Amino acid sequence: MTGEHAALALRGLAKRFETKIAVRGVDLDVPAGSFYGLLGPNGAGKTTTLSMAVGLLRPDHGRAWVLGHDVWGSTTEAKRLLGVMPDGVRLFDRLNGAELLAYNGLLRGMDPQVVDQRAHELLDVLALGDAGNTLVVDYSAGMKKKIGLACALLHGPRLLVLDEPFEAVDPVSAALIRDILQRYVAGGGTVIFSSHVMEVVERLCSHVAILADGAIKRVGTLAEVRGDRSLEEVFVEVVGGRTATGAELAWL
Ligand SMILES: Nc1ncnc2c1ncn2[C@@H]1O[C@H](COP(=O)(O)OP(=O)(O)OP(=O)(O)O)[C@@H](O)[C@H]1O
Repeated sequence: MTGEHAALALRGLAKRFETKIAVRGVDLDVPAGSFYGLLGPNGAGKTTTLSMAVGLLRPDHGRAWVLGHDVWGSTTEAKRLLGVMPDGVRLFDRLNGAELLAYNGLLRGMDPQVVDQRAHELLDVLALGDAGNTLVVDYSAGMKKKIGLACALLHGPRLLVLDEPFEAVDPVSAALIRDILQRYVAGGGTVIFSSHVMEVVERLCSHVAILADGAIKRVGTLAEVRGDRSLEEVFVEVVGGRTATGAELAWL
């Protein structure tokens, strides 16, 4: 076993899409109990990396372990410990929220009574209870994020992997999601999430990795990565500063 002490361990993960190298050999250890932010600009390879880490996308090279369980070898055990909220909506969206949670619970072989009780609690806490019979396809973008988080939490995972959980979420819902995740980590869970939003990462995270052009450029605790600067300054330096100023658009 590798990464025995890490909630998530990645070694040499790599992926190419035809001529485009999306991820070029990512190593990462996400300590158990950490709140980990994976920062990177558009197209850096965050979604590709997280998809390979959780078993949604087969890497060309490299391996991933969830609490010591090989994601591609001991798949069932790894997936039992793992809650995933993928980017975009890969939900069965012709169901209402309660039906979607019930379906997820049954797919995981959970006791229907437990699923029913947890689904009610999750829908209430995430302020989705009032959506009643509204189909998930008709949810707003923020509501879709919240039902995605509920699906990820339903089976009580030890590690949550969330792709852009705060994207398109209003400030009230964002605060709610932050509270839930903070409680989850305080209770012994581990979270890794991707984001472009420095403030969220700075406020929440104990650890940060900055990914650019498919490779990890900086990694460590928030204090180590930030030093005596703001995270944004470090990010801009790592990713490459602005080259255009906007002044080029003279016709505007
Ligand atoms: N299925 C695919 N086919 C071809 N190219 C892809 C595919 N998925 C991703 N890519 C390319 O791989 C690179 C990394 O994409 P990825 O979605 O992982 O980045 P990201 O950091 O999540 O970006 P964003 O913040 O914009 O969501 C991009 O150049 C993207 O165009």
